[in-house]
Amino acid sequence: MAGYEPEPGHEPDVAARAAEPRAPAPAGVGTAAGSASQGPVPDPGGGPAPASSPESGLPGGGFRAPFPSAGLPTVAEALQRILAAAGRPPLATEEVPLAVALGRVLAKPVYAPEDVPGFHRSTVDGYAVRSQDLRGVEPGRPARLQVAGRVLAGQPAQVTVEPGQAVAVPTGGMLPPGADCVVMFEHTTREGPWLLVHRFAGPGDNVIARGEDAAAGLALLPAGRRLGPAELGALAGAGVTRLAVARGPRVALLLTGDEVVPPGQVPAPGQIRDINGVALTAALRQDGAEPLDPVYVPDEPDAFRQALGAALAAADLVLISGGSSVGERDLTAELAAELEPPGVILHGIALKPGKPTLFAMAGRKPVFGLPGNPVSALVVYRLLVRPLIQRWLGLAPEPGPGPRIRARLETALRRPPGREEYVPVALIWRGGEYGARPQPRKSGLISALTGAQGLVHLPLEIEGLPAGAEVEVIPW
Ligand SMILES: Nc1nc2c(c(=O)[nH]1)N[C@H]1C(S)=C(S)[C@@H](COP(=O)(O)OP(=O)(O)OC[C@H]3O[C@@H](n4cnc5c(N)ncnc54)[C@H](O)[C@@H]3O)O[C@H]1N2
Ligand code: MOO
Repeated sequence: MAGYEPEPGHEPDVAARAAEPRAPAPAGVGTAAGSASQGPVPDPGGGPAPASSPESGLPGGGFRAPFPSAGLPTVAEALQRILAAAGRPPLATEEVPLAVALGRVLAKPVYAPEDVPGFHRSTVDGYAVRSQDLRGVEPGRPARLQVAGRVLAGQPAQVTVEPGQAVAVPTGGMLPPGADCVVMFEHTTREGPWLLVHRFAGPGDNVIARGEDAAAGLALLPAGRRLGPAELGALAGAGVTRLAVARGPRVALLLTGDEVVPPGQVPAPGQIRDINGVALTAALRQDGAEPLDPVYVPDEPDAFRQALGAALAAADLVLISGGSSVGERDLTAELAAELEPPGVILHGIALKPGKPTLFAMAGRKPVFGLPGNPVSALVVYRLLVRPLIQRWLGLAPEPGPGPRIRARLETALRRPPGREEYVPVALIWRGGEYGARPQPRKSGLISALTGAQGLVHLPLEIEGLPAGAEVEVIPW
């Protein structure tokens, strides 16, 4: 995109690059240790707007008003405002066969149409008996029973266990009438026609009762449950093979930036291949949304306006990648200001990476302006877009903050002034605990996320964390 200037006093690495784009990085810069050693820079308190920089020597030096250095919403505030504004649209449901239901979210509760299992089953290879016949059994005082026959796997039991009798039964075999428990084969011996039982078993021992897994007519799975392997297995076991699931929201993806070309195209000098289109499409798929084909939009207002209109007509939700900052050609905010009311809900979050994020509602359709830097785009997606998609899918909310991985920070982290930060970390097993190794904190480097298993959160109220601090990693 067109050149930008660093916020005064912020982003010393960006400042260095803007002033001397081709200068080699000084030793240490760009490493996790190098970034970590940069102390917080005093907040300039929203000093003067950067001039439209003839002194920067960069072409096309006009800038928009910069983000204020204070008063931007936190991630939690932004999320609250986004969810409140977006509401819950009447997303359609659709019926899908079990075979393709992995990852989908149930739109309605599923009731078990039948008892699972449909009959009492043995959980061991052994003998079905009447527990009353085992009264007083202890080592050295076995019960002596008569073997009356056997049950075969997959067949109905043909014999009844009368008092004083036992019937051989395989694991998973039907408990024959009369028996109320099973003794394991290893706890018995044969003596001619007699079976000696050496260990006591009480009613129900080594048996799964009819309806114990699922009882006919009762809820098998609630609405809002995401279908994973166990849920699919439970549905299969109950004979439920078609399911009403939430239809994922259709999401339009606009990739802005004259420098961005599709991944299959050879970039001309000054151009780069698109990363965000592919990465965000994948994230959307993973989360159960229906991404439409990415659309590449030039930094030209009319073309952008037209693409945005088409996206709003085709989709339930629009993601715009890039152009949300304050550069001359950063058109997202300008065009978002033209949207149907209520329009722009927020622009700018006290977050790193992701400060220039924009959120608007075009009537009932949410529009996100995600920063163009790939790490920023994916982190903001993870923190703000995914929760909205989950809400729309009707997914049951996580209890509490969600799963966390406990780890020990390998190098110190300083928080940038005025912004909370989410730092990608790789987890390294250190025999007994995980080490959390911060990845490079440059949001233009997608490689910072490729080896990361999660994010460490540096909230606004702490200045940073020392090496060795115990941290909770948000799984990526
Ligand atoms: N004066 C200021 N400049 C900048 C600020 C600021 O507060 N004041 N914020 C910086 C931050 S933080 C970010 S993040 C970026 C975000 O800018 P935009 O959202 O306008 O995004 P672009 O300028 O279009 O792109 C940023 C960067 O990402 C590259 N990019 C864009 N799209 C893609 C894509 N699909 N795949 C891969 N890479 C992409 C683009 O070429 C730029 O390098 O603004 C800072 N500036
Ligand atoms: O801090 Mo920017 O938001 O690189 O992402």
